Amino acid sequence: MPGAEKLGPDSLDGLVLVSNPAVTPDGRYILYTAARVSLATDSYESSILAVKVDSGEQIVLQSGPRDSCPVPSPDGRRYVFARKVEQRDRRGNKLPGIELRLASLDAPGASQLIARVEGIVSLSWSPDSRRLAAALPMGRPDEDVKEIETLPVWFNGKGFVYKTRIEPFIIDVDSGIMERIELGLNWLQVSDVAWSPDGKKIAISVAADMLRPYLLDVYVYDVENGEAHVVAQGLRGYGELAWSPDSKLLAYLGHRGERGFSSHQKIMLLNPETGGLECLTCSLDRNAVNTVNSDVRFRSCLKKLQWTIRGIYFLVSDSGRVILYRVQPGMEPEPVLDPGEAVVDEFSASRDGSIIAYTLMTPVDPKELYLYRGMEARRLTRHTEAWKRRYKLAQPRRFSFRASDGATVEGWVLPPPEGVEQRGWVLYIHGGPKTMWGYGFMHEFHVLSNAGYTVVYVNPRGSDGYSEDFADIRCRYGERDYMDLMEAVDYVVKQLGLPKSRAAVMGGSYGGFMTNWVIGHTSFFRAAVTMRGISNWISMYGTTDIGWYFVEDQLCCTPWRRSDLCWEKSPLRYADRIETPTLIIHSNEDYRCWLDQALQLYTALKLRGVETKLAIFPGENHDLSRSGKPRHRVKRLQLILDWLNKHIPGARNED
Ligand SMILES: CC(=O)N[C@@H](C)C(=O)N[C@@H](C)C(=O)O
Repeated sequence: MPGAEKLGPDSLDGLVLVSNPAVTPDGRYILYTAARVSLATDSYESSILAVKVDSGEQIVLQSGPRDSCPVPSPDGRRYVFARKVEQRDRRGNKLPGIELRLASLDAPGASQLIARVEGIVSLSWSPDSRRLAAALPMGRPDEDVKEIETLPVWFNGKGFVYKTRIEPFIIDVDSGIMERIELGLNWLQVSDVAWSPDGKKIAISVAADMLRPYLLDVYVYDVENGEAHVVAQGLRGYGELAWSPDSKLLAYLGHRGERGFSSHQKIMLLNPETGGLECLTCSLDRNAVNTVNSDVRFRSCLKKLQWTIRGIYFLVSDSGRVILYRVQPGMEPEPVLDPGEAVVDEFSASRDGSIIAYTLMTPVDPKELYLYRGMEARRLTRHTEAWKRRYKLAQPRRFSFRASDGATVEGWVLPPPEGVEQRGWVLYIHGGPKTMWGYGFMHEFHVLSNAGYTVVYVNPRGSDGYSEDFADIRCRYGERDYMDLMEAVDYVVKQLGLPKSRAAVMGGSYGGFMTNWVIGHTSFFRAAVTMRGISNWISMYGTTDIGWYFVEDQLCCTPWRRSDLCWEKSPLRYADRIETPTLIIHSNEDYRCWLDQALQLYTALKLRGVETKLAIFPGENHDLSRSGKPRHRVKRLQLILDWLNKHIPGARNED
């Protein structure tokens, strides 16, 4: 019977993650990646497929199992893609390895090696389809003792990066010959490269100040004479670039740091001749990127903004939804594709903007590929249909309430599916804090709901999807954000009737920080699960890969300047008040929130006699719940259910 199976932790097996829709510039084909989660091989088996836009015919271009990220050439005849390969140094240490390969759309399967690289940060074809501009990480750590004289030292998922410079190159795709673009910088981390439509220039955004790597400069490199000059300095944000169709102007995705790391990403118009900079999306007061949380994504290498003859396309996070927008210089931004209660997760537009390929998800539909043409949206793939038919998925309900300071706060409730008795409920706090819950698919939520737990997820102050002011909780962590969450708890108990003695709290990263904070400030919850969390801002400083400046920017302190503030805002400071049984889940290669964050909390709880358990996942990083080894993901979910079931036992009675 369809929908009869319980969606348990191992339901991850066989789920297909559709990603990276890339339309050929002529609009004839849409290339994409399909990655099947396999518990048997404990991997994501990824292949590259294409759909012919006119006939809908599906073609397997590369059958994998480790191929992804197709980037079609401007002439629409070829594409490059990434093949993950295993590399080891002489001591047997694992090294990141990617083969950049070239293939023809007419010859499925055949491909030619262009280069072996350690990663690909950005690629941009030359308009004649013969060369690529590329930003590539160069330089490996010492094999034995690490002798470090630079910053940053490490990065989540990559390991040691202290010798890594991300440099710009031009690659001849037929011969594989790579030529470095010289910018004359000693230290550099390129974030994006963009080849101009007239073929004459390559725009490069680059961090050049090792001690302030969040500052980006934009260079324009003259392909003919090999000279580069700076056209903008000291910008911030993602730093993605797109040329106007006439090759005169640049669109820049980022900001000027108006609210530090709480600033919205904006589309800025940059005139490389005059250095003039104009914000095209400030009137929106929304983040011009997709920040919705989901655990069914596979890596993507699409540009976040694209300039076609119809304007500059980009995604906007808005109240849990993600909408495709467009803006033209001198005009107001306008929504092009508003999916309603859904998320346009990634997109790619043909050269004339008449065809848009995108992936779409909803809270009950994992991602599939769609086509938007002539004001009509059409679904092109059904990779997840058979998987979905096996299970019963409940539909979440949105709610909003007026917080005690008058602001409107939004949240959702995902009950158990029909026929499953409610055992209790979970307040699930997202990370960031500048991300949002909303209409993204969360496999983990359905696992909880199928086990009888209603999932309550709220966007408190600090979240994305609203105004820049709403997202800005700098120097005030644990204040208004905490109040919003606890007021939401009050609302769901009083207005939605959730049983007050059957609640648990959980969250990851900033959500782990907030879980730790919550249990240090209230004993309302029967159980807590804190994951990849933060317990001590003093030891977070200088260890996290998101930069020492993150703590200073968000908490307004360093260990030697206002350390009292760092400590006041550290959950560990309140460990003597914690009574809630707490499961701590952490990865031993989490370079974002180091293992010490978990260990310090675990030790404190153990010494104080609070029931606790620490689960350390070997070989995993900060992204365990989203892209960890499938068997580890299943184990993690099982540990969470076991903890909840132990502390919220039996059927509901009181309340
Ligand atoms: C900016 C950032 O990465 N902050 C982390 C502490 C965090 O909360 N990350 C979130 C996005 C997560 O879920 O891992």
